[in-house]
Amino acid sequence: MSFFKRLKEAISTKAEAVTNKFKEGLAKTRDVFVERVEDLFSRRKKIDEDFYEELEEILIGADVGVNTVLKLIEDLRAEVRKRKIENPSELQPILSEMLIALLKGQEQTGLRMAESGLTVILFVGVNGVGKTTTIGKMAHMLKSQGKKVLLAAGDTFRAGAIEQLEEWGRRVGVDVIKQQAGSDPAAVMYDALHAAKSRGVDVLLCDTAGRLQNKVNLMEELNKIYRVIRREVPEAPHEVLLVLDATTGQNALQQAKLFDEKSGLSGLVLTKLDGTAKGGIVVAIRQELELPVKFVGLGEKMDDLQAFDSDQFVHALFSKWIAESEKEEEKTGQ
Ligand SMILES: Nc1nc2c(ncn2[C@@H]2O[C@H](COP(=O)(O)OP(=O)(O)OP(=O)(O)O)[C@@H](O)[C@H]2O)c(=O)[nH]1
Repeated sequence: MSFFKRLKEAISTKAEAVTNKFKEGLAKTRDVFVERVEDLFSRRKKIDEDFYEELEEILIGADVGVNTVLKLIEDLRAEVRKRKIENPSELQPILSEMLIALLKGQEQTGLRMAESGLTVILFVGVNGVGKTTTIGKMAHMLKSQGKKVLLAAGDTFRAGAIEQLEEWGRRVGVDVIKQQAGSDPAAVMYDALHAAKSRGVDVLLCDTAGRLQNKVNLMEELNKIYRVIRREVPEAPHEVLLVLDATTGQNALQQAKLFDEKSGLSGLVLTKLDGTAKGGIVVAIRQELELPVKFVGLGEKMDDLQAFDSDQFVHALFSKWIAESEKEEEKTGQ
């Protein structure tokens, strides 16, 4: 079975609403990146050095990351030689399959939940990346799965952060545990953990301040928060998710690298994928960091946070190629 047929079958088993979300959320990347690739494939009649050079430039322009692009082009060259491919359009399924291969392995990870009792999830990331919005969306997601959710307003540093979280709490219908602005985030966590236990909460989602510019302070603050959490729930936090803004491209990668293993990150959330034409950043992150992208933000609405799925991602980008190849197969009776 051809790669596109397999991908289409895999997608047909998934919720249509999710497939549509990925398609809508990746419209910008599709319009710029995929159209440029299409233009290249139809304009160039043969696969020569100029062709590879232009493809390399397009991939780098989509933030796929230089090292990954070089490797991808090398693999593509080998495939072209092996299969004796002459026509660029024959590369459509090959390139799509290579991109999926680069992304695979990170989507089955889901959220790590406590086997019983309270699950604690911590969100870290610099100001403005979409942390509060992500917490609100995740609260909505978990609530709609029947979970009892509580939020902890641990960003006591940024003006307005507590109010913003409260606004999301109201919107989603979930309580927020807070203290005054400027108070000790570890004290907020302590209150929140006690409230969560006494109210029989399933998942506690904790906001933190995004003072990445001062790494030492940030680590001290995080370690203090971890100590408080572990005293109350020994196996917690179950997840420490770093929130990154996809529109900042390679900067997002740099931010992630500032957190070393000691910060205990368990996964990434990549927000605002809908706001960038450079969705290739997902590939770069997957290749350059050890951490899985667990969720992606595909819009500003409550249900626009989706578990990352590499099949959905590549399908959303290349659905036109899939439809074309289907027509072609019908014509040739394959
Ligand atoms: N288009 C789009 N916008 C998003 C997404 N996620 C967040 N935003 C927007 O990004 C902006 C910043 O989000 P916030 O949640 O305020 O950012 P934050 O990280 O909480 O900021 P701090 O509290 O300072 O750390 C808001 O206008 C959000 O609506 C997304 O997936 N897509």
